[in-house]
Amino acid sequence: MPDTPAEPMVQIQGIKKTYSEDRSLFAGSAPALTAIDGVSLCIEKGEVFGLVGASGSGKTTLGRLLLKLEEIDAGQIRFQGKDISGLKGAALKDFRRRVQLIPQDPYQSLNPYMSIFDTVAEPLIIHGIRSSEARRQKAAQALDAAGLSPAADFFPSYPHQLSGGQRQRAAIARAMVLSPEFVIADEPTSMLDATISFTIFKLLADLRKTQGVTLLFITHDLAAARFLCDRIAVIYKGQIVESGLSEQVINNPGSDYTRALIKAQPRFSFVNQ
Ligand SMILES: Nc1ncnc2c1ncn2[C@@H]1O[C@H](COP(=O)(O)OP(=O)(O)OP(=O)(O)O)[C@@H](O)[C@H]1O
Repeated sequence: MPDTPAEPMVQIQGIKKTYSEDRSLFAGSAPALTAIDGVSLCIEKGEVFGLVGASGSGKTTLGRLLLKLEEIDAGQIRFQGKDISGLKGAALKDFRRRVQLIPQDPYQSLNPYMSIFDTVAEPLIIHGIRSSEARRQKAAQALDAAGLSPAADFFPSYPHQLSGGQRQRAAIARAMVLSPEFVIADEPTSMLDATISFTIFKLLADLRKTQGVTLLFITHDLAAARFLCDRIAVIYKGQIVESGLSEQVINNPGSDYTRALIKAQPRFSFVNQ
């Protein structure tokens, strides 16, 4: 029997998202803003896919639409072959387990009043893992995998007792504790310095290898995208201007916008060492 090709993790077809009010600084009286304007993409199982663009290009909006934190106005998003638009109840809860977010800012995303154990174990409670021993074990595994080891030493800590890099590792452990299949990392190192950022990129690359997770890496940093991603798509004003294998897009950019983005990157050689 011939092999049937694996189903993509995510298929996006012609999606649009318009906000009724343009909140950008110089919008004047403009009534609406189309943040995502007819985007189509396919993310394969097990790949790291980069969404690259400058500030305001629509990256976070696209991530929020994929997480179903906001609804699209047109088009379709399919996750593992199923249209996510009608998900409700148990099916939506199951989707929320399978798809996770690594947020941008580890200084804001972690609840300052929750210990690292409670932070990482909370999703397990939400998703019905009743045994406290099982929660301990899974939280420890997630923290170890995120490089906070030995995990038990970090259980009683609070976010303010950790460095920025350690906080982001805790946020990654929280995102990974339910063994999601698809993870969106939205500018996960924007608050960290270059050296720490690089260790986080390495961690994400490891998690893909060891846990087989599919990653959407949202960034303005082409060097980071080249280091981490198999393929990238470049987004500008809510539209994909080009996409392809990372090396190809970066070495042979096909659009003026990508060329300008490459030119504007002062740290462009940093991860190539
Ligand atoms: N809730 C909202 N209401 C109105 N406009 C919005 C809303 N969210 C985003 N926008 C607008 O949509 C556009 C795309 O924003 P988005 O945050 O997706 O861009 P981005 O590429 O992630 O930028 P950054 O890197 O600065 O986060 C921007 O012009 C932004 O002002």
